[in-house]
Amino acid sequence: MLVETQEEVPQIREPLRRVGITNLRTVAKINWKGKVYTFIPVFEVTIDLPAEKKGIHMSRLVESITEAMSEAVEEEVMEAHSSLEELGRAVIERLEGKHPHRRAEVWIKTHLIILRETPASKKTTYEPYDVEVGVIKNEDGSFEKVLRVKVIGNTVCPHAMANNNGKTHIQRAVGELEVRAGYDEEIELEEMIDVVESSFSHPTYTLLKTVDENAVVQGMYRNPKFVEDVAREIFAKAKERFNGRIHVRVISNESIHKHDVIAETWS
Ligand SMILES: Nc1nc2c(ncn2[C@@H]2O[C@H](COP(=O)(O)OP(=O)(O)OP(=O)(O)O)[C@@H](O)[C@H]2O)c(=O)[nH]1
Ligand SMILES: [Fe+2]
Repeated sequence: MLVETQEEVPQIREPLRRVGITNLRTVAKINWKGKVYTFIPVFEVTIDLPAEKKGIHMSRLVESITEAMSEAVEEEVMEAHSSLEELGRAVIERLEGKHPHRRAEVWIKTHLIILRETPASKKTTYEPYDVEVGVIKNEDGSFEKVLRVKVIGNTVCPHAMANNNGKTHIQRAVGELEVRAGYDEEIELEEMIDVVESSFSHPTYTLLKTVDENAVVQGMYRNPKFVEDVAREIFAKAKERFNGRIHVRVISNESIHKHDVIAETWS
């Protein structure tokens, strides 16, 4: 007979807001706009724990993930979840019947590989973006979601350019955009990526033939930006397009310092 230690009363009766599993890697299939993609996401799943319970039944959170996965793998894959947030919600719905809780969160971190064209030779290039989707079931039973994208672009410094006859320092920069909204809001990770990528001096590419490299260099010199300019542009575009709480953070890996510069804002 197994002892259910988790059901005992703990010495310190403190409720805990988030208890669960994190850094869990697995495989997921998503039917994204009619095409099935296989992801290797990292999951974090948490529930709240009342003061009078010693622990949660951890394995039930893992079962909720594996069963939500099998929904997609066993049945016709086209029935796979049509978005990461839908997969997150399916995990919470599985958890409903498995483990009592009042509040639950599922966070899915993965990479999106988007097919792009190089700027001049128009060759196909596969561009990686870090994305994270959080699905939160609140105590009142309402669902909200948090979508995050991280994009690598570049910045050309307008200040050095103005003071050195057009010569300047150039660096890679990382733009992060987070939108926090009601679960049913239509928000596409791809569109969030485009908002960030179009706000740098120029996008970066995995594949660049010489003609493409020339196009990137000329394009970015035409578009010098401070880290502040990039953050403002992402924020303005995101406020216009997405109905949710916006958080923007841009870090430029300065080529003239041993440190980086940052610009951040939120609604
Ligand atoms: N609450 C809690 N569980 C832990 C901790 N460390 C390990 N465990 C987990 O304890 C789990 C086993 O307990 P349960 O999940 O309740 O498994 P079970 O009782 O066989 O399954 P159920 O019948 O569904 O409760 C393992 O999956 C361990 O990962 C911890 O610090 N806190
Ligand atoms: Fe248990």
